Amino acid sequence: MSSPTEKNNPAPSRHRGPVELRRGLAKGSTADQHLLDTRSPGDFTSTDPWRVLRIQAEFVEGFGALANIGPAVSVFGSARTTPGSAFYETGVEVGRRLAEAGFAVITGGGPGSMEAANKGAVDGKGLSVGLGIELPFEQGMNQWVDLGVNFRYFFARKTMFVKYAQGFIVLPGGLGTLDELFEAMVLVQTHKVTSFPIVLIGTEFWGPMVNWIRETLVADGLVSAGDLDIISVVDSAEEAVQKLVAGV
Ligand SMILES: CC(C)=CCNc1ncnc2c1ncn2[C@@H]1O[C@H](COP(=O)(O)O)[C@@H](O)[C@H]1O
Repeated sequence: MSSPTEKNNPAPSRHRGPVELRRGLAKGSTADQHLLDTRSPGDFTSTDPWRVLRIQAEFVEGFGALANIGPAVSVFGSARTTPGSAFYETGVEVGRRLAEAGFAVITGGGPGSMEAANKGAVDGKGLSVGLGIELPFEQGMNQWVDLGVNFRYFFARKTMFVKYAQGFIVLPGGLGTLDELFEAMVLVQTHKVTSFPIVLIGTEFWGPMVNWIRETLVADGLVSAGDLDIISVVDSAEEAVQKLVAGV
């Protein structure tokens, strides 16, 4: 209940769009004043509402750039593999075989296995796509990306990997690769995406993780045994692309 004094003399209020501010919060300038006052500091670009617009712009630009790429496969894998290493060369073969099978190849646009898959896509005369991410240690898009889109936000970029791909191929990698793999698995597990193939290359590399999921997570009832069917593990680029094509 408001006191008689408050009724007669209500606390000053101010509207900022749908937000109403009272008492101490009502002080300050209007939105127009902020916008038009050239002397006000320019740090509004680091405010959350401004970020929302930037995030929105990332989705709009990503959707616009990728809408017409046709059938595509996202390839994930380590940023650290080097040319000549077995993992890198497998990445090149994956990209080439996907391109020859008619798929655009989408990667994170960075170095290592991403670069390898993009190179393979170019060798195979396919469309080579890179979804780059702005990082504190700037690397730039690898030289084999023909259609590149740069993102500030991992979550906007991750949406593109899923939205424009018919399946995923995952080469050995570190935290970034695991993050992308588990996100994909959860999206299939929770039926957020229509089931699509997720093929891991390297039984020696992925075997211990798969065993841990089976022997600990399934055994403890934390995931169901059927959830393991979401992924297939193979040992070569050829098998990976065959599995993927069979599964799409
Ligand atoms: C050498 C280095 C760390 C470069 C970072 N440059 C990057 N550029 C683009 N995507 C990246 C980068 N690092 C991680 N990622 C993302 O995370 C995955 C690789 O991370 P990781 O190396 O497995 O953990 C890639 O599939 C990619 O989508």
